[in-house]
Amino acid sequence: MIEFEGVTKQYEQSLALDGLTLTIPDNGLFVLVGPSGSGKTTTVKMINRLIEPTSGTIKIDGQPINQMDLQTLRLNIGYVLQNIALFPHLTIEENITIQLEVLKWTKADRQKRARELLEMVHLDPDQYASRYPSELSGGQQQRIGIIRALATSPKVILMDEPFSALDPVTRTQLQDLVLSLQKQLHNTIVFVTHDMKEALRLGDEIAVMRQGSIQQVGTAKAIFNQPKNEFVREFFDIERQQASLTVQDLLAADLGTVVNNQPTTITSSATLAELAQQLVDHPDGGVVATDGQEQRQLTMTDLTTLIAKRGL
Ligand SMILES: Nc1ncnc2c1ncn2[C@@H]1O[C@H](COP(=O)(O)OP(=O)(O)OP(=O)(O)O)[C@@H](O)[C@H]1O
Repeated sequence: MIEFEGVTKQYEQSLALDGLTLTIPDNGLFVLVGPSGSGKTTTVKMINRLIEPTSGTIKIDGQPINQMDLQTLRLNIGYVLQNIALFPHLTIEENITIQLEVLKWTKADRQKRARELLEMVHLDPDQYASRYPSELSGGQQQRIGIIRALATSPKVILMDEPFSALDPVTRTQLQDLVLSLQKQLHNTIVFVTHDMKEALRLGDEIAVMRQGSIQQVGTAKAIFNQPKNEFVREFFDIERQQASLTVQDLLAADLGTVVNNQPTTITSSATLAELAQQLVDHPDGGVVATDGQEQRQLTMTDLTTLIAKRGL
């Protein structure tokens, strides 16, 4: 069990955490979700002491972590980041087993463990163990990032926006993988995301954060059905957020193909529902919008890309 008791983090300019009190139970997937700057990364980095609190206490299994040996603490906590940061000059096997080398495992044992871990994420060891990171796709590299964090069988794994740079299909596959690994290994995963759909899909329990404090903690069902306040209700109101997007959002995201001298057929203030209707009416792709500077031809793929990008 990980406990935050009245934890505050004051930076020179901003209060990142404001008296955070939170209990993360063992054996489950605990999601921290909230908008940018709400304090999610600060919270998660305090668990492995990459950031120290200004005040308050953090305990693991009842023991304050600032009294633990730092190396032991970190060896017991896996850490997966958005930018996996695999070492480019080391093979996949060497990347996976780097901590085991620190722990003085023999080469044979390290090789055996690397094979086991690669199989766990459905990558054939004979094919992948000796490759270099640049010879893997983004999704495969992130699988390596995950098993590198699992190598020492830590009880706690921290995952900070691990999939936000991946395309929607790969992202879903890796979410499934994390769910099945957690069920298999019975560890505690603390998962940070700003994407409410990812939070609802993964979290056994979800903590919603805003401006350095917790707004609500509960199961996906409880948060979705009984939001504690207006902020939580709006944050999870996917339909309304989709409805508030316009063609201008699509143009601002640089979607569509630049065209010249074509009649503009949709205004930039049109909703995505209006755009979808026009796309259906003009299957030849004749929907053109302008932001006042350049013209862009829009397709259904542009529309779905925007929705996926916003995590809606
Ligand atoms: N090293 C730092 N120095 C000063 N302020 C910081 C520092 N790190 C974070 N902050 C501030 O603390 C607040 C919380 O940041 P944090 O990175 O924890 O938020 P977050 O919810 O993880 O955001 P994001 O989803 O954008 O990563 C923000 O206002 C941020 O600007």
